[in-house]
Amino acid sequence: MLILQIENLTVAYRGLASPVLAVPSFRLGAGEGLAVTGASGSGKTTFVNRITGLEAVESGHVRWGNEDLATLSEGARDRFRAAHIGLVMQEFHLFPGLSALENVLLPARLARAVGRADVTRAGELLLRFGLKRPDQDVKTMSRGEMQRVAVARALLRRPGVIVADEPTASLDTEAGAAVTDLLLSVAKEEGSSLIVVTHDPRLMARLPRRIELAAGVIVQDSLGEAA
Ligand SMILES: Nc1ncnc2c1ncn2[C@@H]1O[C@H](COP(=O)(O)OP(=O)(O)OP(=O)(O)O)[C@@H](O)[C@H]1O
Repeated sequence: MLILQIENLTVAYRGLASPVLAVPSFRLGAGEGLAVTGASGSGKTTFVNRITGLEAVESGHVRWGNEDLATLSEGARDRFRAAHIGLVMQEFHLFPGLSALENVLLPARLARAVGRADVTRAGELLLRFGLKRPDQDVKTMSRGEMQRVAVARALLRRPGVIVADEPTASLDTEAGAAVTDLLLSVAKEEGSSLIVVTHDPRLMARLPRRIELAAGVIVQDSLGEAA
C-alpha cells in the first residue's frame, strides 16, 4: 500500500518562460482513485511521466511510501515501476505477432523467469476480461480487445498502483465502458490506487477524486471542494 506524496515538483524546459508542471504539494492516499483532467498541453502526460518514474524528477520530490523517485537512478526507477506500478497507455504498446497471453506475460518475461503461477494468472485475467482465446494474435483483435489485453498485462503482477493514460480514448462507448469497469473493479478488489488521465466524463464520474491541470498547475481539486 503506497501513499503518493509530491513536494515542490517542477518541470521546466530551457527556452520556456514558465514551467510546464509546478505542483507545490499533493497527496493521494493508498488505494484511492483519482482522475487527472485538463486541456491539451496542460501537463497531464508530464505529470504521469514523473509519478511513474518514466522520466527523472529533477526538481522536487515524488514519494511513494518511503521511496523518493527523485533519488533513484533510471534503472532503479524502472525496477520500482515494474514492482509497484501497472501502466496502461492510450496506445496499447502490444506486440503484434504475439498472442494475447504472450503479450500479458512479456514484461514479466523480460524482468524475470515466468512461473506457472504467472501463466495461470495471465489466462485467468484474460478470461475474466471476456477474452476467450488467449492464443489469438493481438494484431487480429479489435481495439477494445487490445486495450483489455493491455489492462491485463498491467495487472499481472498485482501492482499497488495502477496508472492509466487515456485508457478509453480510442475506444467506442461500449468498449470504453468495459475497460472502465475492469479498471475500477480490479483496483477495488486488490486495494490498488488508481490514477487515470482522462477526458471521458463517464470515466471521470466514477472516480472519487478529480484534479484539473491548466498550464502545469492544479487549478481544481475535488477533494478541496468537498472539504
Ligand atoms: N521535451 C519538451 N520540451 C519542451 N516542451 C515540452 C517537452 N515536453 C512537453 N513539453 C510541453 O509541456 C507542456 C505539457 O505537455 P503534456 O504532454 O504534459 O500535456 P498534456 O496535458 O498531456 O497534453 P495532451 O492532452 O495533448 O496529451 C506542453 O506545452 C508541451 O509542449
